[in-house]
Amino acid sequence: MRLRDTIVAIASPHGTGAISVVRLSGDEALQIVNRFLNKPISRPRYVHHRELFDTSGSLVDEVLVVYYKAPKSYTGEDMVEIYCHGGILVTQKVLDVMLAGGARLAKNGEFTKRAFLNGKIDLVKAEAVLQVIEAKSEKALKLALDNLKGKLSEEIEFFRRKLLDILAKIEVSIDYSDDVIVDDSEIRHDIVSLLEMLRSKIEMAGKGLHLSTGVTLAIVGKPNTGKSTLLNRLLNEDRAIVTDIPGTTRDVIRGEIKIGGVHFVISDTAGVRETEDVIEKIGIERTLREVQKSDVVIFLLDATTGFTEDDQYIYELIKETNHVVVWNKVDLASNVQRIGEDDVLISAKTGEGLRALEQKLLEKVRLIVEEGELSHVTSKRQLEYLKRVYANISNAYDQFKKGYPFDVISIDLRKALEEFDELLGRNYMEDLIDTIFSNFCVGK
Ligand SMILES: Nc1nc2c(c(=O)[nH]1)N(C=O)[C@@H](CNc1ccc(C(=O)N[C@@H](CCC(=O)O)C(=O)O)cc1)CN2
Ligand SMILES: Nc1nc2c(ncn2[C@@H]2O[C@H](COP(=O)(O)OP(=O)(O)OP(=O)(O)O)[C@@H](O)[C@H]2O)c(=O)[nH]1
Ligand SMILES: [K+]
Ligand SMILES: [Mg+2]
Repeated sequence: MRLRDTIVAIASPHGTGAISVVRLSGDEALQIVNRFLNKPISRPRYVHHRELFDTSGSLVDEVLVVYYKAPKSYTGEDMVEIYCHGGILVTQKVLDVMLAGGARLAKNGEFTKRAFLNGKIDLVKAEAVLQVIEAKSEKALKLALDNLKGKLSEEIEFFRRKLLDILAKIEVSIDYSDDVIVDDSEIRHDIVSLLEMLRSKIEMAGKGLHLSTGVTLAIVGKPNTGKSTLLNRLLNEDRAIVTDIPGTTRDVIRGEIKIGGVHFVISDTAGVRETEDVIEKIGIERTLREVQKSDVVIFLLDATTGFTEDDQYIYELIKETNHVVVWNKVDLASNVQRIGEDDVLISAKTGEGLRALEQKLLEKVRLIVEEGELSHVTSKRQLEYLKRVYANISNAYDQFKKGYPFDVISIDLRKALEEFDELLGRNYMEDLIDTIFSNFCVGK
């Protein structure tokens, strides 16, 4: 067994609570903790009631302590968890005692990294741990928990198996080309069907990512239509500056809310119009970029002005996007020229029509959300690897169609196999692993 230093961290949220958890992992975890208890513990997976003292023998706290004996622990190493009272000072003292006893402060995600390095979880599951913690909607949480149980890992394993079968058939025909007659049409069929499965996975995956990150919504319109007022109304908060001066908002302003269980990331943008103002111009460029990035766009019109030339200009820019046409300020006027059949009428000021708008938004993102649920791809990294796998197999298939020899074709298929392994973290590179785990909080 490898001897690694013993790490320690506060595993519970920082701040005052009823109980805090301080945990240690490593060969010396038990020995370090026992030094400071009124009576040492040794029985694994048992809750011990103890007193904990500091290096000078003063009582720090009355605690509960659990020992997890390697390899039956979260990290696969010897671990100890200390449950102390949840005060900031008490918790910090417990941590300090462990540091004084020889443990080292854990880095972000180091416990989970060790679980991965010790083969307790694969990389996709490690990502799922982070996503369980960060889940902002019921659906994102469910996906993350599914993946923690191995849902996506199993699917990847299934695709990988199919690829292995194809490679095996090809290798056999390379090695025993004199004795074995390979059925080209069978290999062709296998490759095509694998490519098809991967393609549909990748297509859905693009949508699945929105579940983890939230659905993005941009509010755009000419100056003074009430975009910032609407943002504030949706967030129920005074986030953006509202004035009656056109061109008030210059930068993109974001806020997050949940509508009907769906997590939205909303951006209020600079009003779009022809302008010579340099700063405003930059703001408008940012608006347009925001439109490109968004899953759904609110095109906000002003019922006091009607549909103007500026509106026409903006409409040309957004009409191909997934958008909702919204007429604002209906409390003041009803100069509404419906553009489509489902224009929504609201007053951001009084709140009239807001429920209908929320329903319309949910309708517009339903596909994204539903298909996303099916995919279980929850990170850009996972999607990136699936795309690379697809590209390699697709190359191999092109060569196959051109009648290249099998030993050439197998090169790209092997590359795809390696991509699968990296996706699961089998062939991991140190840098990649560090990037993934550094997103965790200390103690995880
Ligand atoms: N107190 C506490 N609660 C926690 C955790 C923890 O580390 N400590 N977890 C941490 O994130 C999560 C639970 N995940 C865990 C996963 C595996 C093992 C574990 O001991 N696995 C052993 C034994 C399996 C068994 O016998 O059931 C193993 O895999 O060998 C513990 C917690 C959430 N709640
Ligand atoms: N009566 C009424 N006034 C509104 C409504 N919505 C916004 N306003 C007013 O319209 C003016 C402009 O509102 P903003 O929210 O700043 O408009 P904006 O689209 O963000 O403007 P820019 O950032 O300058 O592009 C303010 O005086 C608001 O109080 C509404 O529904 N009814
Ligand atoms: K304004
Ligand atoms: Mg504004």
